[in-house]
Amino acid sequence: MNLIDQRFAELKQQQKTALIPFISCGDPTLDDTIDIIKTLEEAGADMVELGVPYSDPLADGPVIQRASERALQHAVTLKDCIELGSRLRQQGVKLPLILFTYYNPIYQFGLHAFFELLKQHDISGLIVPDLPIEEDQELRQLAEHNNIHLIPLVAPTSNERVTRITKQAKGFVYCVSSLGVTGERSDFHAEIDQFLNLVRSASDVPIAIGFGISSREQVARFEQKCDGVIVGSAIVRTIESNVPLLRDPATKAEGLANIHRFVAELRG
Ligand SMILES: O=P(O)(O)OC[C@@H](O)[C@@H](O)c1c[nH]c2ccccc12
Repeated sequence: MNLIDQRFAELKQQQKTALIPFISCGDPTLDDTIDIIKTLEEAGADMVELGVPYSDPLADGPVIQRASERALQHAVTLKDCIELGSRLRQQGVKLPLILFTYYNPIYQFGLHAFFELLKQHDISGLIVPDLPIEEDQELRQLAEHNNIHLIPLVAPTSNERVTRITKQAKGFVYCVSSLGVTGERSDFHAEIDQFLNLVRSASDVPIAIGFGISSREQVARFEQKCDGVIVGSAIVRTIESNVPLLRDPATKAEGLANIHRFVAELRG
């Protein structure tokens, strides 16, 4: 069984919603990423999106772009990000791991080699935000063949495509709360609740919401309606403000404790 399904099944029994942080791998260094993910797990995260830093990230807001830039200063590669999987397992991290990458790095790497590596390093899920359903057949087939869940994104503007996208979903459906780029915000799409109802009725797998969620109140609002809540920029910004502490061995523990506090608060 795929670890993502297993975790959602456990959470359902406990009547809990998954908290799914997104982080940029290698921000500020790959070693820090390992310590940060251990911290996320301890603070109550249920799975994690491993963002692959990319130089041309169309849908990323400023916070995630800056994180990518910090990581790319020491040339973090797609391979480094995937290999984090085994390094995390060696450290005892049990969280299901979801790789988040734009399509071009996968294409450059070669699809078959890419899936081999994902399997080798215990990655359970994959999100490719710039690959539309009309063009994802090859990737989808390889993912299914390797028991890696290709998690689709649906937006309030997907309209008649919602059913088609949702029907094919594996792992969970990623519902985008609002339009534009990632980043914290105070308002969501006006018809967000109707949209979530629509996805819920069309979906056989859990549904999760992300984009702009940054506070305990917002997480709580969506816990009522969704099986998972994704938080990216708010956590990445917390990491950013602790970079000076993380960089100094004497204060690293304090930086990690600050990240722990924020994530535990989101978990509630
Ligand atoms: O940062 P936010 O607003 O919390 O949104 C989630 C998010 O960071 C992550 O899932 C993500 C990062 N880049 C993206 C691009 C498209 C869709 C989603 C994403």
